[in-house]
Amino acid sequence: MRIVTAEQSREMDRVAIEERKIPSTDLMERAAAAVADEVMALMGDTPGRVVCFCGPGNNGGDGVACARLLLEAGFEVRCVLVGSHEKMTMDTRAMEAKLAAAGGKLEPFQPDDGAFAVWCLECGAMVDAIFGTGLRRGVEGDALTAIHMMNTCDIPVVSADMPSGVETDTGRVLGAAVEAAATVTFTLPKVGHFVGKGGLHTGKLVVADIGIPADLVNGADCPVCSVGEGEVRFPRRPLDAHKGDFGKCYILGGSVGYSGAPVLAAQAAVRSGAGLVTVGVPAPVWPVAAAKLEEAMPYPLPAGKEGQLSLEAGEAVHGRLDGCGVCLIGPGLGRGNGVSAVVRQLLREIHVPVVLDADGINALEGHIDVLDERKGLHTILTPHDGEFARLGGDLSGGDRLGEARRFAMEHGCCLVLKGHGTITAFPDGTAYVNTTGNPGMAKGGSGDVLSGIILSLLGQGMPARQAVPLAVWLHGAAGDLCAAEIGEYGMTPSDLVSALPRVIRTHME
Ligand SMILES: NC(=O)C1=CN([C@@H]2O[C@H](COP(=O)(O)OP(=O)(O)OC[C@H]3O[C@@H](n4cnc5c(N)ncnc54)[C@H](O)[C@@H]3O)[C@@H](O)[C@H]2O)[C@H](O)CC1
Ligand SMILES: [K+]
Repeated sequence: MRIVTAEQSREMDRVAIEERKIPSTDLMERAAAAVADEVMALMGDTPGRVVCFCGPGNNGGDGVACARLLLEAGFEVRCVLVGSHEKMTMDTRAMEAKLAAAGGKLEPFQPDDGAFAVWCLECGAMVDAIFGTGLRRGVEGDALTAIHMMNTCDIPVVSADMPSGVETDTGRVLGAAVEAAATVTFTLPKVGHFVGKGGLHTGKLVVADIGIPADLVNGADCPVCSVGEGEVRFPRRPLDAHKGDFGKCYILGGSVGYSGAPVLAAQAAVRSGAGLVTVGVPAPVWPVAAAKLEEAMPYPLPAGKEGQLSLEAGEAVHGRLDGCGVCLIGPGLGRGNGVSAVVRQLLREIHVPVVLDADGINALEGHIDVLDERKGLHTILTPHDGEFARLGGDLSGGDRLGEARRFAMEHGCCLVLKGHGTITAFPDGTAYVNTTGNPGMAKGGSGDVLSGIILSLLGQGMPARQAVPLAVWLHGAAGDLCAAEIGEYGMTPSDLVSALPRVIRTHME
């Protein structure tokens, strides 16, 4: 699904209103109806008590119109203005008049009104229409109070367009933000619904069609998107296929104490459909890998006394790597100087696509030039925040998407910045935001599984632009299946591997 920025949303709005002559209040009424529908669904279509917190902008207008619709549907509604009446937009004033005509009232929000606070405690739901795509700066004053009130009442909140306090284009929380049970956005989702803290505040995301003409929606240039359910494809295999048709993959990883990482990566690669997977591990780790791996082919490499690859390993890698079409370097490799030097030398010598994870990424610390020398060759990095920071990534500003895209463009690589709402950024500035996954995946080994899936789909011939976002999606979808069947506490990365075939089968063409 394509994802738009605040500016793109405003531009679609403007063209629809000014050029296609669609009345802005029609758009607002449809937006309000979508929010009201979600409130009614939340309350089981049983009229009850609802409070609407409305800002002075058009987001507030959505809320005032929603209050009227709920009133007309038999709900007991109070609608409060959080902000100055003078700053109300024309459309929001029009909605205030319609609310009054329906017997309702837009009253000023009184933070110290205890009776109002008590009244709210009996609500079945709350509507958050304080800020939408127009949020410009940190939330303060009455808006801050209202947000805290919604977050502490233990009553489900339905946010209009954005959870108030979440910055549309980055997902940053500006001071404080509503923790929505559901967010009803309009036309297309926004970055802030998935990325950064915004992904934690959005709740269930509903994307409502409010009548923006399809050509405007489809014409929007969206450099950022998510892998939509309908876009997940695993083509059926030709009847006369053989194992060589589905990729010859190479994994370099493992060290004493970290023998499981390359094993998980290899198992994930096989379970995602790779035909042949060779695994180079330091000699002391080889018996463990050989005992655990049946389909993949582990073999021993020269190792130093600390159980990590030695400098001589580089030559031995080429012996088996040269016949492979794609390579993963890093799972469990360790960070000894010798290992990192071997990794950097291999990166200079290998000309097939390389997936770099964990200690493969750490080998670039202070040597980012090695990555830059691979511009034009496919290099896919899969760091978590700490590894990204060691590469020079700066997440201090909170703009994960912007920073991931900057890094990918600057270094000519594909960057998978893992976390809630994992971002896959490409050298041309386009990016995907992932919408699958859950906290049950926050366990050692989960990243090894992801790197194995990416390796596998690349090895099977999928272009990186398709393979990497799809692998991230598949990894999260397998995690969601495990969470549903086993629970977030007990699920393991090995369970993720076992779940992969069932998720893939569900999406076979
Ligand atoms: N895009 C569409 O198709 C439609 C969108 N609608 C809704 O309109 C809002 C956007 O409305 P806008 O008036 O531009 O801004 P907001 O209402 O989001 O912002 C409120 C207002 O508040 C001021 N402001 C910004 N930050 C702060 C702050 N921290 N403290 C105080 N005040 C602040 C700023 O000046 C804004 O004007 C969109 O989200 C939709 O909900 C249409 O209703 C339907 C079609
Ligand atoms: K809102």
